[in-house]
Amino acid sequence: MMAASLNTQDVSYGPLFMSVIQLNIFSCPLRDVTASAGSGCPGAEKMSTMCSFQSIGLSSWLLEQCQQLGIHTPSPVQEACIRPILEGRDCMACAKTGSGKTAAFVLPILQKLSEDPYGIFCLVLTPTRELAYQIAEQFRVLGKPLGLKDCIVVGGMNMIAQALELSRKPHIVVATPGRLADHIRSSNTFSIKKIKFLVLDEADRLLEQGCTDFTKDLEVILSAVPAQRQTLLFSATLTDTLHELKSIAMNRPFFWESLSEVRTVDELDQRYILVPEKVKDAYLVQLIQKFQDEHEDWSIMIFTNTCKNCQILNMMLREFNFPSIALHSMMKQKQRFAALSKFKSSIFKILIATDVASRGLDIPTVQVVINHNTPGLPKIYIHRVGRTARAGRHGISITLVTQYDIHLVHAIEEQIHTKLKEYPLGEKEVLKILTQVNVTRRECEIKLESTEFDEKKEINKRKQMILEGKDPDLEQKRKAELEKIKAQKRKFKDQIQSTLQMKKDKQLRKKLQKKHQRQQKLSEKLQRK
Ligand SMILES: Nc1ncnc2c1ncn2[C@@H]1O[C@H](COP(=O)(O)OP(=O)(O)OP(=O)(O)O)[C@@H](O)[C@H]1O
Repeated sequence: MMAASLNTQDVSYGPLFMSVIQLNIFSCPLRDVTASAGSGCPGAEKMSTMCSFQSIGLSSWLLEQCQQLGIHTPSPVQEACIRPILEGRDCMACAKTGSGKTAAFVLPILQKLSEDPYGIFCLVLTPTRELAYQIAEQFRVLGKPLGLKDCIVVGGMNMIAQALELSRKPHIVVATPGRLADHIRSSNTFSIKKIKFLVLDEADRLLEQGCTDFTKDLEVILSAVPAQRQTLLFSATLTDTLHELKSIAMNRPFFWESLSEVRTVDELDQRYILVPEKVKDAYLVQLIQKFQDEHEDWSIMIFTNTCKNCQILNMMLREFNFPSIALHSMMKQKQRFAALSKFKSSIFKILIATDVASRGLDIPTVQVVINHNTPGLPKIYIHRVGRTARAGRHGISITLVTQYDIHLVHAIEEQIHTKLKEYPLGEKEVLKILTQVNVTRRECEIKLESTEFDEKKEINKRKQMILEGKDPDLEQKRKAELEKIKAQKRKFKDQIQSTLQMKKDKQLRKKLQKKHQRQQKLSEKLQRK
């Protein structure tokens, strides 16, 4: 039974809708298109359907490109969205992880580009740098016959080189919002005034006001793109957004979401292990040992909550001679790319990452996802476990759940409409290595402290700002000022509310007084009679 008492309202999409409305994402009137759902068969997210790419309007040169990549039949999201996009419609699509959303927008954009090639034709925004490179690669591979020119604009990389590339009018620009907004603010050597397509991949992440808030940067970008364009929004976790937008939008865009109630793929075996907090690392080591003993060619992704934890776990696993590598936002960008590419090419079989790697990354060799911490939000869980069991492959996810996380698991189960099953792992084996694991972890923590990891975090932040042409002190001031303004706004709002309340109370009192007077008069009359 799912916990009825759980309040899934925690997963609030409120600010996201505000962003959509405030930023006017769909700049031109949303087309009057009826919402569509799935491919007709419930739960259909698998790669094979009866439909062909030809029948949905793709040119033969693109079919050949798909064939070369082993893509023979459209997945449901591709089947549903490619034609409307080719017809010039705006599109919002919500389909499960690993279901081919990238090709669902790359293919029709390439076809349109081939009919009228110019630069800059399309702008794709995505929340992480690694994902930007992955998307650009898909454009490059599928668009090879066009001699496609693309440009990747992400933070942590050389800004001047990017500016030069942008000025050469690439056909496709794939960017993270922060860095692109910086270019727009600081340079007039390129223009996105004539783009035909604006794509927001992982759209809910881009629009939500989370720890990395893209709203300000999106405002800058959206004011630089033309009103006449096609806007495409994709994510595996748009469902709730879709429902609300359907009721909010006056002229509805083309919506698509799968009919499947379960929000994770069938091929994913979802497990949990209930562990006491203090024994968590020993369970992790034992789990990895088990997978390593049983499967030679498996890759494992481990997700954890902080950069520091990521670093410590990596050091610890290496002490146990596991082939692991870390990926988190405190690493230099070049190290991040190197770590990912070594993991992709199986030089390292284990990737320990923060949520910087939880969305979009497509690494077919990943068979196991381990959640070292239980994700606080169901949608984070959906994206993390979606790194395995992609494109019809099988995979397993194991979430380590402590006594404090049980309510989070219930919230996840309620959202994904499926129950996690317990994963059996011999407790005896775990107890045997417990002391050794805990001592090793402590040693790693001490080692890390001596490298002044926390101080580096602060320095890295400042360095990053300088690289992005920002003044760290000024930024700090700006942040403080923003906070002040927000606080003032809150105060102002409170004042208005209490004034309104006072007015209401006054009116109510007056009403009651009048009523009382009327009643008195009436009783006096009656007495006189
Ligand atoms: N029609 C298809 N048939 C077979 N494989 C496909 C098809 N379309 C895409 N793929 C492959 O499926 C894999 C997953 O695709 P993609 O990365 O686009 O998934 P996604 O839906 O964007 O997932 P996520 O939500 O995690 O970002 C890729 O390796 C891609 O090459």
